[in-house]
Amino acid sequence: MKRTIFVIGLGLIGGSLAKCLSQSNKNHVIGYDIDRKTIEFARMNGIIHDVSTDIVMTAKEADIIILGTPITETIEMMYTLDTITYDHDVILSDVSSVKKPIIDAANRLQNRKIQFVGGHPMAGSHKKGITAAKGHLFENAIYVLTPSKSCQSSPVEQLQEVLMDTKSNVVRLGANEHDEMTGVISHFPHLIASALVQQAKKWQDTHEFIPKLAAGGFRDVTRIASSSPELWQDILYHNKQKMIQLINDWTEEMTALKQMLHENEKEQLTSYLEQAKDYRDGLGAKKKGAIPAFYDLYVDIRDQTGAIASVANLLAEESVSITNIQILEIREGIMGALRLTVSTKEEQQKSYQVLQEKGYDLMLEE
Ligand SMILES: NC(=O)C1=CN([C@@H]2O[C@H](COP(=O)(O)OP(=O)(O)OC[C@H]3O[C@@H](n4cnc5c(N)ncnc54)[C@H](O)[C@@H]3O)[C@@H](O)[C@H]2O)C=CC1
Ligand SMILES: O=C(O)C(=O)Cc1ccc(O)cc1
Repeated sequence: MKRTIFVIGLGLIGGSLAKCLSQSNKNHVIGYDIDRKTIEFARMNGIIHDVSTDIVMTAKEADIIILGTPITETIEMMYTLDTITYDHDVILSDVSSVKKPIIDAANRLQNRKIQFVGGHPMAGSHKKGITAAKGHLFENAIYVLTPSKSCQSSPVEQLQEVLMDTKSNVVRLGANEHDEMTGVISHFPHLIASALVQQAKKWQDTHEFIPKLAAGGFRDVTRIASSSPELWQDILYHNKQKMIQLINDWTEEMTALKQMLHENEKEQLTSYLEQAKDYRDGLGAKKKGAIPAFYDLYVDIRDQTGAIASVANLLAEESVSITNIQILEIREGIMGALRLTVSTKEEQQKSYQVLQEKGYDLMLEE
């Protein structure tokens, strides 16, 4: 017997999960989204097996319901699903980036048939919507599970079994601990990235050349500022206590740095930068986590018509899928450099080999 999995909210994350789970013949995946175009896209592209026309009826049929909606809508949906009379136990899960408000809501659910296991796949992108969904999005990523207070162990194990198809690494965490850690490594960096962009934007009023000077470093640390503002407002709002605490810590850190500069504490500053470098280097090779796996390859090319197309064609012939391509403007006019991003180490190595054989000057980033 197939398990019926009902995915509500078929955007980047819900769509990616549905796409992955519908590929297994153990699952029958039914989808629902508030947006008609999203449902139509999911149906047309085989991301789901069936469309739900009635949330209550489909929820009653489901063995597992996964909420792929923004956090505020997820909490509302949990209360709606709580009012349904189920004739069998149902596992309810979500994908929200913040877990404490979700688990607080889950602990308030009255329905004894619902077994709530919070979920958070630590992979994503700055894109949104079903058109960006990928069946392999969660491969090698951490997938956090946060069971509610009354949840038994068997539903957690069942969900874990279902998630095996995603090829993610499932870990169990408490909601508070999860929010503290994701606050530090995901949510707060997002605030800082946006603040850095805002700072550059203000300086542009008096220094119009700023965007042209914004080279690799600035682009690297601010990439996530291009994510969906609605999604991130929702995440930051739901983790606001931790954000306020981290802003306070950050302010202290900046004050200490200001002091070092004022007092010309060269050694202290070098040691501060060294410690940061050691820790960053120690994070190791690019494992998939909150930061998705990106493998970069730098290709030196002279500024000439068709140069990008030639490189792209060579890689296309080898079935390498380029996830991002960037011209490094710092070198404009002297020597062009392309930064190509692929999503696997194998593709990175294949690209290196193919382009090297054609005489390109290359550099790999580990
Ligand atoms: N974007 C990312 O990189 C990651 C996001 N998440 C979490 O995943 C959840 C969804 O985020 P994304 O997929 O990025 O957003 P998205 O904007 O791509 O998708 C959200 C989907 O939910 C639908 N929706 C909204 N309200 C609804 C409702 N009341 N009923 C049914 N459908 C509704 C929207 O139409 C949309 O298709 C959020 O809770 C977020 O915290 C988790 C990991 C990574
Ligand atoms: O794009 C990135 O680097 C991310 O950090 C993606 C991401 C966004 C939200 C999450 O809850 C988890 C991962």
